Amino acid sequence: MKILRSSEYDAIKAEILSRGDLDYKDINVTVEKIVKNVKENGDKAVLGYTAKFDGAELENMEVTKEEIDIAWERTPESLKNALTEAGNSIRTFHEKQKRNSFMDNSLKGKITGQLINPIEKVGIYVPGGKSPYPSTVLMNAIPAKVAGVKELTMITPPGKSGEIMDNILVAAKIAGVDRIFKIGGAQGVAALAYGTETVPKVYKITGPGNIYVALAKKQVYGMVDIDMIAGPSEILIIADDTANPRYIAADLLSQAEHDELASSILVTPSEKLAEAVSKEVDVQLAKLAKKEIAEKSLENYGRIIITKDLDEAIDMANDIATEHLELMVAEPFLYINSIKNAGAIFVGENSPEPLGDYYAGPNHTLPTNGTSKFSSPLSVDDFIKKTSVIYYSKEALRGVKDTVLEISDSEGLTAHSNSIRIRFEEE
Ligand SMILES: NC(=O)c1ccc[n+]([C@@H]2O[C@H](COP(=O)([O-])OP(=O)(O)OC[C@H]3O[C@@H](n4cnc5c(N)ncnc54)[C@H](O)[C@@H]3O)[C@@H](O)[C@H]2O)c1
Ligand SMILES: N[C@H](CO)Cc1c[nH]c[nH+]1
Ligand SMILES: [Zn+2]
Repeated sequence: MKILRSSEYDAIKAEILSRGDLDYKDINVTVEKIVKNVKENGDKAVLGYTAKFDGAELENMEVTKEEIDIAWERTPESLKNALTEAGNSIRTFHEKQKRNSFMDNSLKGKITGQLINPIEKVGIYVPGGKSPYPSTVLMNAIPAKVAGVKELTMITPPGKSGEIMDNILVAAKIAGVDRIFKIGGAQGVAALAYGTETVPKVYKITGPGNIYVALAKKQVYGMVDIDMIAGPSEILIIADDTANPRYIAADLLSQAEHDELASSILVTPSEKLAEAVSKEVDVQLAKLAKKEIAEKSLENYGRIIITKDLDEAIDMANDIATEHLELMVAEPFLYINSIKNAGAIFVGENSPEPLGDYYAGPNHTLPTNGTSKFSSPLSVDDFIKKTSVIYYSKEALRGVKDTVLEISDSEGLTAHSNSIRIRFEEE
């Protein structure tokens, strides 16, 4: 891995943040055509694209109960148990995020309140191209069900034979997904946004995907809501000379193996650690199944930055605003409040990032590309909506009428003023 000094920080940051430029003109045009075709021609268009991009000639897009049962039977007990246990841990965490409706009647004759309702129909996208991600099924479907979503539709692209991987179907069953369709890419997103003869229209689409999926979500936003545009994975590790270079190398590689565009950064004031991690990365890289992807990713966006001290490392981390941040320093809890921008913080040497990807409980769908400066992990909040409630008695209205009229008159909106005045005309 390249070892750099903090004086080179600005250039490094520019490189890393340029990964987020969604200025893929040609792909945008392709996606626009796909979305329009699905909107106009429904199932016929979706089936055509599924044959073209996924190589699957489908007769039936919906996964049947029988297919789910077969997947369940074929899956080893150990994996079913692991997914169930992870699902319970994710559910327990997300249960704590639930919000309550409230009614405030503390002022005489006045009630103001907020009702919380689940979004009724939600679609989740589960990537199916490069790798199957059963963990992503759990991370999207469980908070939706905790929020109370009634119709939870999942889409995921099929393999050439028209099948969905068993582990995806098993995770969907564990998480309580209601319907599953074998469609993906921009055509899948468009089908969820507009509805087709077979695929039900939803009100919100969540879940990660490749550039076709991301641009399609951007295009249908407004027609439906979306969660976020989740870019390639990122990890940034802040470490001092007490940290174990083998652990750091392993954790950097855990995100590098996701994508050639993933970014893996170590910031440390320790030159000795920097050298040791760089060597260790080469040793561990050679043994990986996805060696080529990880190697390319580290070449592109893998960096070790030597800082003056830990404070400078923390300033850089806040400025980069990474998806995953690991604190591998002596007394890591002393520093968590200094971290202002990060999707998730992994504290200490025994809390590696993959623990959060699969099991710990917090969601693994996190803001990327510096967006943790203003946005948050996927949560139960993404699957609810709020409605305000206002009640005033006649006496309470009389008490505020002049104040309201002062404002409505100043806006020159006479119908607004009239709607208040009319209630006191006969007095
Ligand atoms: N942030 C997260 O939480 C998280 C979790 C899991 C996966 N991911 C990311 O999601 C992404 C998944 O991407 P993927 O490609 O493996 O799966 P995918 O399901 O997102 O994309 C596959 C689909 O892309 C479409 N497609 C491919 N080539 C096309 C072309 N030339 N024209 C039109 N459409 C085309 C096809 O419809 C295909 O079905 C990866 O980048 C992965 O890192 C992120
Ligand atoms: N680390 C990914 C999000 O950046 C999520 C994931 C799923 N499976 C493994 N990892
Ligand atoms: Zn991961």
